[in-house]
Amino acid sequence: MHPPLGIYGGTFDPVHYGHIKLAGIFRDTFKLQEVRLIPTGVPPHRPPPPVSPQQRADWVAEAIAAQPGLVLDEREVRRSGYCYTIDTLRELQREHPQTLLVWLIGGDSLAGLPGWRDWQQLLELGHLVVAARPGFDFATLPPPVSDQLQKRLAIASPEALSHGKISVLPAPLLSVSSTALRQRLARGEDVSDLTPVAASIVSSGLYRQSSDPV
Ligand SMILES: Nc1ncnc2c1ncn2[C@@H]1O[C@H](COP(=O)(O)OP(=O)(O)OP(=O)(O)O)[C@@H](O)[C@H]1O
Ligand SMILES: O=C(O)c1ccc[n+]([C@@H]2O[C@H](COP(=O)([O-])O)[C@@H](O)[C@H]2O)c1
Repeated sequence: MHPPLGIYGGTFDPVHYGHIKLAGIFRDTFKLQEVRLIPTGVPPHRPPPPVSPQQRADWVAEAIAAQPGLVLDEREVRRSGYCYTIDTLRELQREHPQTLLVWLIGGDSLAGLPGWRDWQQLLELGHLVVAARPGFDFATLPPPVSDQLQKRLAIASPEALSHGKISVLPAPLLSVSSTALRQRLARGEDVSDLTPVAASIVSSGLYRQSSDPV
């Protein structure tokens, strides 16, 4: 087997320190040589962000430029139609047949997993790592998800990585969200404490008007 490959998909609308810190903790906890950040193109589960996939990906590239082992993967940016994680993981599996895929999501995403395409099959395609996002309570997981979590739970360590398992990252994470970032940008406030690419975002002029429901 080759070294395991870390996969971290997100809308990144836009990327923030919570994403970068989480990706680094993920890399270090599981001693991953490479973590691919995969910005979604057209998300199946939320309205398409007004900011283009390429622009969101460019900011991710800038944000991780100095971070060892974090790599941008633009496959979903180039995909036409909805971007389903099962397609992405299957594609990566075909490209790296000897490699265990270790994929990362936040606790809020885990709660919505039954709404994902082929979610039960997805759990078989690699080792899932869940980030205990601040404010998220695992006791609120819907029963089909908590059943899977109990059945598949493994400790968060490189030695425990295995197909079909799920680990929870215990590390403290940042409570920042893209929603909070967009809201502050719409109010014209400084966001340099929330994202490493504040200057690029502000100079683009994007997010000046809120697209979030009030
Ligand atoms: N601060 C954070 N701590 C832990 N996980 C996070 C954090 N921010 C985002 N995530 C997780 O990273 C993935 C991608 O997040 P996403 O790009 O949607 O950012 P977001 O901040 O949740 O955005 P939004 O506020 O627009 O929903 C999701 O699985 C999400 O749960
Ligand atoms: O495949 C699906 O059906 C699916 C449904 C919801 C979310 N996802 C993926 O989950 C990741 C996190 O989504 P989000 O909205 O929290 O940024 C991102 O890579 C999405 O493409 C995937």
